[in-house]
Amino acid sequence: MMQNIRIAIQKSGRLSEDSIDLFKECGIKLDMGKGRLKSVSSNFNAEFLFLRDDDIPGYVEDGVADLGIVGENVLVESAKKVNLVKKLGFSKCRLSIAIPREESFEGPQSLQNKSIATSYPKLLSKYLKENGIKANIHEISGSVEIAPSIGLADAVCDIVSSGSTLLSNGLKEVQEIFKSEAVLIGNKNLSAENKSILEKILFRINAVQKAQDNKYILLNAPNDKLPEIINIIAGMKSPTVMPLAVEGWSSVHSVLEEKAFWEKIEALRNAGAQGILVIPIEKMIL
Ligand SMILES: Nc1ncnc2c1ncn2[C@@H]1O[C@H](COP(=O)(O)OP(=O)(O)OP(=O)(O)O)[C@@H](O)[C@H]1O
Ligand SMILES: O=P(O)(O)OC[C@H]1O[C@H](OP(=O)(O)OP(=O)(O)O)[C@H](O)[C@@H]1O
Ligand SMILES: [Mg+2]
Repeated sequence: MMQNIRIAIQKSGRLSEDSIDLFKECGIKLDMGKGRLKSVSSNFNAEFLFLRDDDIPGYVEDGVADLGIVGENVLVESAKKVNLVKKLGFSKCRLSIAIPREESFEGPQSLQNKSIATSYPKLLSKYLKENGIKANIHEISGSVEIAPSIGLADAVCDIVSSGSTLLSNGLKEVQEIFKSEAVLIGNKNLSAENKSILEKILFRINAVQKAQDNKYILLNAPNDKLPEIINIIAGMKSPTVMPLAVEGWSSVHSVLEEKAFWEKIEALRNAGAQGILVIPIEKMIL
């Protein structure tokens, strides 16, 4: 019998839902019963551990878990020796320095001899060192944004996404020091068996991510406009072209990358395409 690969994901927080959804989209079932901290998949050689995110890099380094999902910020701050297997594209955020709204900032030197509250002392001291700044780092584990208003620190260094937490605490973002997203990490000494399970997982993640980055497109075009239209939407190999029941017209099917989407739609309309349908793709295997 094949062993199960052990995958650590965040129990509850900003990474949890997207981590669970990712495995579900990969067709890997995981039951998350209330209060359960471990779950064995019923259709894949995997066992899930639900943990605090800060503990995940350490567990993966020690081999208690084979794989894990964490924010890059937590991974780098932890300084644990694990492999960064794949960036996952969700939980995107940045680690930034923020100061009280009414104060001015003239670059890193404005932080000289100031006290800065953060949960990320390693990332912050690296930034300060690179900029030749001496500051007093005040480490706290949460609710960092409150620090200046209660006189605990002059500035903060914390996670920012929409910026609304800073805004509601009278702070402004003045310097981004690190960009982060969720990453899949792996133990450095995976067994051959676990390596082959990881390959299967990566194959599925790639198919899911590719599908999310692309759309299926169908359109009608007059035959004399086909060369121009085909040129705009090359697709995976080349578009499928089928005659319509009405003389002189064809139906063109292809795959479009999400990031160039609207430009291509405009170009297609200008080239004479009509009845354009755009459909999400569930999985995409190249
Ligand atoms: N506002 C946000 N938007 C997007 N991603 C975020 C945001 N806040 C945090 N993250 C990312 O999600 C990760 C987990 O954030 P969360 O706030 O759930 O952590 P936590 O409170 O430390 O959780 P835990 O209880 O597991 O220790 C962060 O390390 C960061 O990578
Ligand atoms: O820029 P924003 O969109 O406001 O997001 C930033 C906030 O999100 C995170 O906290 P979270 O809400 O996850 O709560 P936590 O402090 O309990 O982890 C982070 O620690 C910031 O406080
Ligand atoms: Mg945490």
